[in-house]
Amino acid sequence: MRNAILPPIVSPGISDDSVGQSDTAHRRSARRAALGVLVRAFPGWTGLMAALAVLGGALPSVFALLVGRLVDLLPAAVRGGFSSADGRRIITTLVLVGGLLLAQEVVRMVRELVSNELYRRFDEYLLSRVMATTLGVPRLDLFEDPVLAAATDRAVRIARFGPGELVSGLSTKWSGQAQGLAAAAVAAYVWPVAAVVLAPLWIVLGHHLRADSYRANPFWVEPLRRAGYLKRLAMMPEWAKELRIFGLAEWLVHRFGAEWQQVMEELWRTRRVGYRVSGTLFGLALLANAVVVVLAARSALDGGLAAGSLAVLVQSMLGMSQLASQQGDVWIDNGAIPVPDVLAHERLAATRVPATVPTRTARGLPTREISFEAVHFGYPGRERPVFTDLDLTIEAGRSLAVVGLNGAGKTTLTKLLTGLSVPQAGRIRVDGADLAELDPVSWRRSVAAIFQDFVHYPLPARDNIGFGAVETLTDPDVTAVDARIRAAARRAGAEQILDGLPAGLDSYLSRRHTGGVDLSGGQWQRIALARAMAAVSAGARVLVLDEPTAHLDVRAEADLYDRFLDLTSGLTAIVISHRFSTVRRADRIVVLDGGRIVEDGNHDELLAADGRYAALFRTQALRYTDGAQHTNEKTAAGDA
Ligand SMILES: Nc1ncnc2c1ncn2[C@@H]1O[C@H](COP(=O)(O)OP(=O)(O)OP(=O)(O)O)[C@@H](O)[C@H]1O
Repeated sequence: MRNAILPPIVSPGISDDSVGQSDTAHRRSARRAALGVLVRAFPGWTGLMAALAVLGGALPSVFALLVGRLVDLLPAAVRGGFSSADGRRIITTLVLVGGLLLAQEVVRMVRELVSNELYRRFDEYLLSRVMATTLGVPRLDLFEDPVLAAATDRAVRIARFGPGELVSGLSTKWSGQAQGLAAAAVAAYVWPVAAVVLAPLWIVLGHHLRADSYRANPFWVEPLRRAGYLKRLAMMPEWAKELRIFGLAEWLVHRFGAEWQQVMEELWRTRRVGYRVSGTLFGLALLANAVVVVLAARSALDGGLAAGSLAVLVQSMLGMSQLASQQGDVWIDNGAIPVPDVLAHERLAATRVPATVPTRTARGLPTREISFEAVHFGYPGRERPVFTDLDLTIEAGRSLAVVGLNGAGKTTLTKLLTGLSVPQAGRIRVDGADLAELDPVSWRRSVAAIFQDFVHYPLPARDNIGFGAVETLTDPDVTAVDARIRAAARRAGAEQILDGLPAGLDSYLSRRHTGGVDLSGGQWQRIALARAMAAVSAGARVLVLDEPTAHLDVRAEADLYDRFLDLTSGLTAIVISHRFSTVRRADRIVVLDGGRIVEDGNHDELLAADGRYAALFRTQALRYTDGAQHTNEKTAAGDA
């Protein structure tokens, strides 16, 4: 029964014939594009697979011809015995039949080997292309620009369907088509009228069946997508807690059932419409086959057609039905449909490769300052810019805290500084050099950043920390690598976490691995800090900490304050935090509001100025004192 509170499920017009047609055109052009990519990337392998498919498809027709020959020779051989000339011909033909059966098996096996090999190669090739495109854009445009983000979403879909399916589909399809065409050729040779009547009928029927299956193919139907999402929701660990706490299990099962029922109804509705034409065509094809058989049999009885030719004709009629076969189509579509999206993604991504050629290395920078000069920046698709005219000079070797309400632009500021985003106007200079002219790789090495949404790599602890300076992980001196990682962990206060791991640095930080462990939010944050420290040990001179204490408990937070000077000493440190206990440690604090710096000074100066900073500080202090019944504002604000 349909749940009354469910909104009506709309399907995107799959019963509309025009949609079916444009879908067919879309698939056809996708197939062409995919085949083009396959042939350009693997001409030899594709050619070999095509040759084997054609050979495999043609052999049954040769078999039919040999059987026809046997039928023609048999009566005379029976009369003359096997030692007669006809008898010897029969033996030769039988040997040929045996050889043919063997050849058929060999061709089938080799074809499978070749198509499996090409499947894997093409899969790997195309997925690598998508990866290279996605990683090749040095900034975040691929995910932040709505047009590019949508194109990226569509392109990465290819990983779900497996582009290699195109290869399996083509191998099957080509072989079936070759079989049908070879059978038509043999039929045309034996009794031309049969080929002229039957082959076009099968081809037209095949065309209709394909169109029907496209219309009925529920792949793109919205309810199916929603049902798939609900299914994942029920099974993924990320959602397990909330589903149980809010008691959503029953709702989920019910909703899934309703969506699925909708999928099936749509499927049958489109099938009923489409199969009327195909059903008629199929009936016509059967009738035509029956008429051809009857006429051919009569001709054979009248002596117009040899018995062997009749046997060949009947077999080739069976073979011709392959012209209507749908085998391989679904695989071809699965592999081909995302290919145009991959190509479009590449074209779009190419427009985002920076126009300015970096002329200088950033190694050793900054020694004096990083300055934002009249910086204007807004996210694509967002009306209001985040910064309209931002001026800020960050002194090298000192710490700067950035304060502001949610959405003030603090994280955006760090993205601009790290080069992940680029200002639309104005400049960012590092020791006077335009950031756009600095080599991005060397600048990234100069900057260590831990963002709010830092990554929990489901990899060994060694990698989780070592990724801060990935080039050092390949050092053949494994003891030295581990010593560096432990030193970074010590600076970040993560050493105890490593000591508690079952396999030390080799322990996987993910429960999905056998023997792996998961960490608490605070422990993860320390590991992330250790990663930043690894980058610092490898030469990074700028440290960006976006909410470094957000997940830490009071003791861990206090511990981090004790380390703050050690963590930031000698570095240009930019700290973003809503916790004033962290912020007040910085040499300098700026308050961001409305896309500009509205206050600038150290903690005492800003309190004395009694402006926005002071108001925010007091609000937080008051909250702590009210809640914890503490009276001292200073203590409550985290001054340990
Ligand atoms: N990827 C994005 N695409 C579009 N808009 C974005 C994106 N990231 C941030 N914004 C918008 O830009 C503005 C600044 O966001 P930002 O994350 O820099 O603020 P913040 O000060 O770091 O906020 P918070 O304190 O909540 O972390 C906000 O209005 C936000 O909605």
